[in-house]
Amino acid sequence: MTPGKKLEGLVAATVTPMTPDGQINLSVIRKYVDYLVSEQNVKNVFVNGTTGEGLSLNIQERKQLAEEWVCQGKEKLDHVIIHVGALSLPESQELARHAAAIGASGIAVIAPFFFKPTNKDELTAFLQKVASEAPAVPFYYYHIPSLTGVKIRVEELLGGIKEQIPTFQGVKFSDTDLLDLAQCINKNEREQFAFLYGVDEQLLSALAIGADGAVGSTYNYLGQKTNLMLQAFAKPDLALARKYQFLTGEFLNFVIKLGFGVAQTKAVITFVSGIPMGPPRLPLVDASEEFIVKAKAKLDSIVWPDGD
Ligand SMILES: CC(=O)N[C@H](C=O)[C@@H](O)[C@H](O)[C@H](O)CO
Ligand SMILES: CC(=O)C(=O)O
Repeated sequence: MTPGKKLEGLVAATVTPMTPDGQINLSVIRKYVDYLVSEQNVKNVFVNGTTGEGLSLNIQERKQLAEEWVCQGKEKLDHVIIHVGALSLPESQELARHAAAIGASGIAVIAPFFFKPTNKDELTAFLQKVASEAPAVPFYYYHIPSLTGVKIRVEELLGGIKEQIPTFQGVKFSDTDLLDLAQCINKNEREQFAFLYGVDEQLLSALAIGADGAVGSTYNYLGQKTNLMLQAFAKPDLALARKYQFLTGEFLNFVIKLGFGVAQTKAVITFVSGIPMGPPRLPLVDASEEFIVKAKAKLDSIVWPDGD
């Protein structure tokens, strides 16, 4: 891993590989790392988040996964970010201490979502209590209001955040409110925070407004194509960048209509990578055979600008 390097570019939100009987399957993580680096050109991972079913795992499993990713990623990945959010503050603190002890390159926390913080101060207090357990580890707030129901605007949260949380380093912004994102970027230029966008379907719009990169589930299998979109955007060749966004969007639009979530993401990564990611954990249920056949046919049918 590369300490101190600003988080930018693509970050794969990893799935948690499971055996057919529902145990976490650490044995394929080494292959998973190699696949991301060599096939997708993705060198950052976000572990135990939404896509990783982090909130459906127990503390022991979360620690084992974090350790395996840090260990396997040591020579090969730039950043291994561990999501340590939990409903219980002491559990979240324990995971933060653990992530620090094993040498994770960053930690991230979602807002607690059963008893919810109702304003910026309550949310900041919770985040601060977790972040301070890992005082040398970059801290990221994970904003995903569609799942947490916590709609406190990030622009508001960031006001004065560095004084409360000295390790604060950025936001994983998984929301479609680009006005909020734009104001965050506009107001925090000096702070050098990293803004990573989390709605893969519309990453290009977020890049236009100044996002530094993206964290998402689709970079597990569309990472290489999305990297070409980032390159086109940087050039800039907007027509080409749009073409990539339209095509990744065409796939996502198709699967979203069929019903698309973590179970389906596991199935897609399995057929693209050849690494068995296994079933999801209840309450999620496995993707249907019909979904897999249709999704694969759709992905195979796309003609990319690079001729692939
Ligand atoms: C709700 C959710 O899981 N969002 C992911 C990350 O934030 C995204 O990567 C989506 O999976 C992706 O944009 C496809 O809809
Ligand atoms: C999608 C995402 O970033 C997560 O799985 O947490």
